Amino acid sequence: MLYVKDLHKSYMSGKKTYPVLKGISFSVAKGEFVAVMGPSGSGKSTLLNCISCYIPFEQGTITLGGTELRGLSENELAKIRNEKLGFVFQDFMLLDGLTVRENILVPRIIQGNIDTKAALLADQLTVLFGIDHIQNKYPADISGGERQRTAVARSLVNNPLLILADEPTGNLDSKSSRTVIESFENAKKQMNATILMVTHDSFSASFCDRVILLKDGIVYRELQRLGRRSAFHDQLLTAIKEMSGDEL
Ligand SMILES: Nc1ncnc2c1ncn2[C@@H]1O[C@H](COP(=O)(O)OP(=O)(O)OP(=O)(O)O)[C@@H](O)[C@H]1O
Repeated sequence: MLYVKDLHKSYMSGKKTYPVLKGISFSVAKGEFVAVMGPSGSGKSTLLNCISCYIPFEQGTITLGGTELRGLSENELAKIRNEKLGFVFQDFMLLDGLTVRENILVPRIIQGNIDTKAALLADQLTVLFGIDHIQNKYPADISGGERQRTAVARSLVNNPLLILADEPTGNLDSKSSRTVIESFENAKKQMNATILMVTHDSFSASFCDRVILLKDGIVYRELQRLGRRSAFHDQLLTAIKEMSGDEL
């Protein structure tokens, strides 16, 4: 569903070029929940921004649902962002003047496409994520976990091919983090949603099917969850420790 092949991305500072992504390749299958982890500066956000069509890259290919992103016009990229991708950010990015239900429907409002089907899906999403009782409240009057679950519902209301989540639990306590990660799990199980999540939190990552470890702009290792979450968490902690140890 998502194929990233030999991706290279550098930033310029004055006349100097700083390579950040140095040939990243991986894929994400339909219905997979995948985390990207790695030390600060390893290129996680840069990778997500390339897949989001927000920044250009010099070399390699990104193919989303059969469409290669390289070479598309700004209009075509904007269409992909609006119709094929769903976004969840660390700081929720909800509109304060809209209710929970209205926030969930924002992508449809942007498309000018609010029909009974969209309204029904919004209702189903509020039930699925346990926020139906607060759907008429405003973001200021609900908890952080409820805000992020609203954002997860919003990311799904267009039935996107892929949800990109950048540190979705970064501003939450562990209890709220768990409810947000469980909402991704529910989206995967109930709607066959495909999720790529950048996180620093190994506990959140342990709920995923697979974790991609980035280091210095390359894929250091990929770990597949085969059994219990707690065992996968231990496996992740060991791999992260080994990755840090390699630096010494
Ligand atoms: N717009 C930019 N211009 C120049 N350099 C940048 C830009 N954005 C990021 N960088 C640099 O690229 C490197 C990778 O940054 P990136 O934000 O992708 O890392 P990250 O793994 O997401 O880090 P963190 O975990 O701290 O968020 C860093 O050294 C950063 O300073």
